Amino acid sequence: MAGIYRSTRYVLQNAFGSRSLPGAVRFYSQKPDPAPLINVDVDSKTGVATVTMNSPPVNTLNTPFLNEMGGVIKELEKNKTRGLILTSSSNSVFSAGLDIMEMYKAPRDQMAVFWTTLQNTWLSLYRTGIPTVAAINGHAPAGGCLLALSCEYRVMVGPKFTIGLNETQLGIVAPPWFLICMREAVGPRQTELALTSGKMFTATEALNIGLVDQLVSNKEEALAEAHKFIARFAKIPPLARKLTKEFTRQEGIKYMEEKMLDDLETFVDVASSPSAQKGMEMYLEALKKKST
Ligand SMILES: CCCCC/C=C\C/C=C\CC/C=C/CC(=O)SCCNC(=O)CCNC(=O)[C@H](O)C(C)(C)COP(=O)(O)OP(=O)(O)OC[C@H]1O[C@@H](n2cnc3c(N)ncnc32)[C@H](O)[C@@H]1OP(=O)(O)O
Repeated sequence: MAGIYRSTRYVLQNAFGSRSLPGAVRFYSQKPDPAPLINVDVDSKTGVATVTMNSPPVNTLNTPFLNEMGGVIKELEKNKTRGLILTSSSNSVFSAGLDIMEMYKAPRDQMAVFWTTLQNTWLSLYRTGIPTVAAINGHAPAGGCLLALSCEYRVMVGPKFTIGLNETQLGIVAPPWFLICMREAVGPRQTELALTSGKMFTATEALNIGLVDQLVSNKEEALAEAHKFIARFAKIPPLARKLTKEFTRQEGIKYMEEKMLDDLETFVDVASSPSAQKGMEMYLEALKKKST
C-alpha cells in the first residue's frame, strides 16, 4: 500500500517538483484530437456560453475530455463570459461518469494523471465565478451527477432520465468531495440515504429532494430556463457574486486544496486493488452484454 502512495507521489513530484499540484491543462502530453470533445457556443447578445459535451457514445470522463473541459473553463473565464450552460449532444445521456477504461488494467501513474486531471477540472468548474447551470438532457450517473452538482443550478429533462451517485451499487465509494456536492444540494439526511444505497433518482424524485431545481420536457426548454437563471445575475456585481459563491462552497474547495494528494493516494490504492479491478471487469462485461 505504501508503495503505491510512494510511486504516485513520485510520478507527480518528479514531474512537478513540489506538493503543489498542477493545473488541469498541464498534464496534456499527447497531441490533441483535432475533433473537439466539447463544443462551445457563445451567444453574442448575452455573452452566455453553451458548453456541449460531445464525446459519443456516452460522454465518459477520461483524461483528454477532462483536460479539454479544464481548458474551456479557463478560456471562458479569461473572456469574462457571462454564464456557462453545461449540456450534452446526446439525446439520452448527459454523462456516464468516469471512464472505467482509465482505471481498468491501467498503470498506477496513468491512474494518477487521470485522477489529478479530474480533481483539477472539477475544482475549476465548482469554484468558477461564472454563473453555471447544468441542462441535464439525459442520464447522469456517478461522475455525470457530480458534473451537474458542481454547477449552481440544475434543470433536468423529465421524466425518463435518471441521476444519482450510484457508486455503492458498483461496490465502490464516492469520494468525500462527491459527497460534499450532494450534501450541499440535498442536505445530510438525503445524502446518507442516497449514497449508502447508491440510488439513481428519476427526474421527478430528484426534483422532490432538491437534487435538481427544475423539470422541463425537452432540451430547448432546459436551455431556455438555464438562460433565465443566468439572467438573474445581470445586475449583481460579479466580484460580490464570485466571493459569495466561494464562501458558500468553502468546504469543497478547502477539501480539495488541502487533501488533494491524500485523495489521489486513496483513489490509486482503491482502484488498483484486485477486488476493484475484478469489479470493473465484471461491470464492463455487463455493460457490453447489455449493448449487444
Ligand atoms: C464499476 C467499478 C468501478 C471501480 C472503480 C474502482 C475504484 C475507484 C474508486 C473511486 C472512484 C469512485 C468514483 C466513481 C465515479 C464514476 O463515475 S464510476 C462510473 C460509473 N458510471 C456508471 O455506472 C454508468 C455506466 N453506464 C451506463 O449505465 C449506461 O452506459 C448509460 C449511461 C445509462 C447509457 O446507456 P446506453 O444504453 O445509452 O449506452 P450503453 O450502456 O450501451 O453504453 C455505450 C458504450 O459505452 C460504454 N460505457 C458506458 N459507460 C461507461 C463508463 N462509465 N466507462 C467506460 N465505458 C462506458 C459501454 O460499455 C458501451 O460500450 P460498447 O459496448 O463498446 O459500445
